[in-house]
Amino acid sequence: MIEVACAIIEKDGLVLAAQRSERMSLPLKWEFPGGKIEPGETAEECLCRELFEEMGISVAVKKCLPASTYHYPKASVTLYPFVCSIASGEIVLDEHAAINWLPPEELQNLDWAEADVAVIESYLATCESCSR
Ligand SMILES: Nc1nc2c([nH]c(=O)n2[C@H]2C[C@H](O)[C@@H](COP(=O)(O)OP(=O)(O)OP(=O)(O)O)O2)c(=O)[nH]1
Repeated sequence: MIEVACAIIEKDGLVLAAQRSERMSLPLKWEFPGGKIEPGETAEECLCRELFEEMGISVAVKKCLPASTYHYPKASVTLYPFVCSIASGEIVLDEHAAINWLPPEELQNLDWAEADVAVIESYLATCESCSR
């Protein structure tokens, strides 16, 4: 079981999606930036560390969404999603192939890592700026 903290970053009514690089597992799939929770670390501590390492930004957590587990053929991944804003820094891509800022209702048009599909549904069900 892999435990992963990930950030649903909102800015000006848009949401950040990040594309995994060809070198990563799940190549070129879209995801919410974040990474594996290390021993002794809380999900939120992990989130802050990963976002700084991967993108050079500090994030402020606005809301936690329910954890969501997906069983890939090789491993099960539990995502701990946090709705966030950028507190400081400008995004510099270190690991990802690309990023995209999208209105919430367009998130589902991307080719997401399968584990993220349920997280997006849960986000859309709660998000205040969504039209549905
Ligand atoms: N960060 C992140 N990982 C996700 C998401 N959805 C999803 O299935 N994952 C998976 C991909 C990876 O197997 C794992 C996260 O690990 P990671 O972000 O440290 O990825 P990684 O490239 O270091 O993983 P690996 O190649 O070393 O196995 O969770 C998501 O939205 N964000």
